Amino acid sequence: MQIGFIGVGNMARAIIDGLLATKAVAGTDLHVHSGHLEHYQAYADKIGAHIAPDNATVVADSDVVFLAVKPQITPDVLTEISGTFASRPAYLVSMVSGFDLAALGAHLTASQPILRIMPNLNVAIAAGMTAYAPNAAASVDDQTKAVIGLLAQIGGTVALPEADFATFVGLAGSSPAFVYQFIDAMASVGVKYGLSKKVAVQIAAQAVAGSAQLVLNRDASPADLADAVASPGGTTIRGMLAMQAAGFQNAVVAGLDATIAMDKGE
Ligand SMILES: NC(=O)C1=CN([C@@H]2O[C@H](COP(=O)(O)OP(=O)(O)OC[C@H]3O[C@@H](n4cnc5c(N)ncnc54)[C@H](OP(=O)(O)O)[C@@H]3O)[C@@H](O)[C@H]2O)C=CC1
Ligand SMILES: O=C(O)[C@@H]1CCC=N1
Repeated sequence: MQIGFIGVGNMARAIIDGLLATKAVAGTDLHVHSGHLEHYQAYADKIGAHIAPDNATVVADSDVVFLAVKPQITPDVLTEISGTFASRPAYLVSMVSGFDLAALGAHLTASQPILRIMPNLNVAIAAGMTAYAPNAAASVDDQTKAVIGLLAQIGGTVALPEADFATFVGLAGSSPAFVYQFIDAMASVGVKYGLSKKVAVQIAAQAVAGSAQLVLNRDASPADLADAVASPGGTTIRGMLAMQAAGFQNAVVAGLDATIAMDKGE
């Protein structure tokens, strides 16, 4: 399968890195084009991808095309590639946030298969979480199974109605940044008490990674696991109550609410 990427920024590279690391694809199967050659030439050369002279050539040379550009320029890019899509059977996968199947399809023919996805950055190490929704043409297309199979190699996947994509952005698309912020805040406290930043980040990140893994591995709720950590009269419950008093839950809810509202265009 020849795979194209229009836009070779943070998210495209995370998907490519994950697919290459799991050997799901070879670099020579990739066809890429992005905004400025000087921003992605070294990366494309390193992975052995074909650099296409323009976005339409990516479509012409690929069986599956990932659209990985910012929402603001998506209409222009779709206009640029719509003619090539109309003339050959390439499959479109869009990760553009806030851009639904109807908005994507408005630029393409009715028979164009489109899979809307919302991945997160952790696909780079095959630990991502990706939501997907096919349009009518894609739901009867064998390529859909193949593409979902590729995505499953770089993390968890979930079929979601488009109406739930904004919620997913809060919980998974954007949330790695929230977790990094949390890890950085924890590490700052390590520095406050004399650890080097590097050691503090390592300790905090491993604690967060292990805690998430335990939630996934055990048939117990996060609240039950917190109870298992918090000894009566101990250090943990004192810290948990102080965090709650300082507005921990309110901060998390406000952050996700703001993310979800923006993705909904509110
Ligand atoms: N980052 C994330 O964690 C996630 C991002 N997304 C979505 O993925 C999409 C890409 O985001 P992200 O990778 O973070 O953004 P980046 O800014 O890192 O990447 C966007 C890429 O698009 C390129 N580009 C600009 N103009 C054109 C053009 N006319 N034709 C082709 N490529 C062009 C840019 O090139 P140059 O810089 O050289 O101009 C850049 O490489 C967005 O729609 C975002 O909502 C979804 C889930 C998670
Ligand atoms: O910040 C953004 O707009 C994108 C969407 C999900 C993650 N990054």
